[in-house]
Amino acid sequence: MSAAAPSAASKALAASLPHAVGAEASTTATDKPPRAPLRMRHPDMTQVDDSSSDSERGESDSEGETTAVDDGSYQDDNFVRKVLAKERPLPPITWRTLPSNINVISTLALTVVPALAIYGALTTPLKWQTALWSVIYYFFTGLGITAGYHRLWAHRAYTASLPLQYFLALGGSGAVEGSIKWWSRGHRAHHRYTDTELDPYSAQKGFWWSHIGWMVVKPRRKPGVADVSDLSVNPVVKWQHRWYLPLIVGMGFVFPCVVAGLFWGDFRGGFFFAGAARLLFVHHSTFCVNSLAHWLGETPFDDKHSPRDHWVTALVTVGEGYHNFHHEFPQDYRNAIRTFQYDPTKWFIYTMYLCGLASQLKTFPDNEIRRGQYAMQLKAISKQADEIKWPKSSNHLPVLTWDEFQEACKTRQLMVVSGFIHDVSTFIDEHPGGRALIKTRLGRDATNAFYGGYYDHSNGAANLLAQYRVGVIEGGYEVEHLKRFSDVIESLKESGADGVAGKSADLQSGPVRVSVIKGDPALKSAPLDNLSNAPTFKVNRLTGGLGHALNPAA
Ligand code: HEM
Repeated sequence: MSAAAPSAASKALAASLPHAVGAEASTTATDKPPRAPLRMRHPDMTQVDDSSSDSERGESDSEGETTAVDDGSYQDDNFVRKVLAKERPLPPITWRTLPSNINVISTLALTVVPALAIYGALTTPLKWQTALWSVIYYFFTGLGITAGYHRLWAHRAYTASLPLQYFLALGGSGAVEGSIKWWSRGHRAHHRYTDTELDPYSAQKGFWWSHIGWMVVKPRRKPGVADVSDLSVNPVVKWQHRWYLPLIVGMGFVFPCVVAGLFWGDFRGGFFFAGAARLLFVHHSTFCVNSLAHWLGETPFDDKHSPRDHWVTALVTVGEGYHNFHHEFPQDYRNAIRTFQYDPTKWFIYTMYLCGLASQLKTFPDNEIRRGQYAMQLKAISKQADEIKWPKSSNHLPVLTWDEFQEACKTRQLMVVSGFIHDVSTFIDEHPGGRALIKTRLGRDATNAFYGGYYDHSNGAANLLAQYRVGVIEGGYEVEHLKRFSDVIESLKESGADGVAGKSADLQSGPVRVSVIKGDPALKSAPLDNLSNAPTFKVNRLTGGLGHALNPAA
């Protein structure tokens, strides 16, 4: 579209587009008042305040897109590209600029905690009660993040009662990973802009960047906008945000320490093990969701982006390791959908549901989940098909009359099966049924003999036969058994596999191409092809001893 005033038709079209929302729908680029350009801001990622939240920085509470789109200077309707074009990144960090670009608070948190944990482990005897308490507290604070921050607040995968919300908010505070609102805002941006420059912890920037790098140095760009207006009005989120500093001190260190001290007299162990060491594990457990879960495993639901499923990641992340599923169906309260897969977060949410503390557990329609799996399986199969050497397409073979075929037989060892002319010269000595039987059919139509008249060959034999094609007999016909095979592929496509966006091309693999033989009319009466790439049979000959003696060729 040009920058000139838009026509009435184009206005109507714009209004009818699904992405046209509210005022955006009825107005266009040139109608709108000019907007202030996007400001480049680099929120301190560890700050307790919510400076990175769009809803509070006055840009937009609901979408945030309005700050970056349609001021008339961009013809591109890709939001990420538009933002990237408008917002210049900060200059890359060099060794010289590194010190001033260190994110001091989070770097301190990420170094002091392990230092405390190591010091404590080396200087403090571990009581079994403290060890058990540390594990329990690890799961409590871990669930605060996975069941609370992540699935409840960031993705709204279920509804939690007020007591459960407070319970999760306290657990999440003990994990010391920022307030619910700050965390969810970053996480929503991560989902919305996965693998792009606007993804705050994009796996495309490397394992260590997505694991901790994005917190250690000041990011070159702020995360893409994300809507957290729902969280801005949630009383528990607001309460936790307001009291975040005392909450992290209390739940991160004081509470685990006091419990161990009051119940079995181990204040020191409680501080170092249930406090510092446990926190170290919770931190890296969550960080693994950003790093390991984008790096290790399979993509059984979609391979558009980097998230992957793996049971190892699930084990270390309290069940968040089925990350390919999660990115595909983020509002599903589950990460693991199979019974044997490890997802204690899902079990916890479900137990809360049974106790009446959680409700409206969302699950994505099973049919669509299975469609995703099905499409990926088809894609894998069609990849295999691409690696297979398929017989020459009948449409590119010379077409000979029967008499021309007879003439050619005077100089070559040829045989017709199912309308194709085959050069069997390289196979005749390899034939499991013996040389003689093939010889009797040279220069003849052996279709009947091949398909049961004499011997009902396996499909393997029929596939092999196809590799010896060099031409077609005029008036070729449909090959029934191949047609059946291609029908299977067609019905797979009709069943919806072909309707999966971006995947239809993957289904155009070999077998479909060989159902009808026609030959190339332009190659009528052309000389027969030479046999190219004839199948090879590997022979492991013994070269000595008895084998040598028995080998007649030796
Ligand atoms: C180029 C054409 C042919 C190919 C590629 C071929 C391939 C094979 C293969 C791979 C087998 C092993 C068993 C199986 O896979 O079914 C086989 C077995 C056999 N073939 Fe063929 N064949 C050809 C033509 C013929 C013809 C024209 C005849 C008969 C007139 C014939 C008769 C037999 C018999 C009787 C056996 C069974 C051998 C046994 O198990 O003792 N074949 N052939």
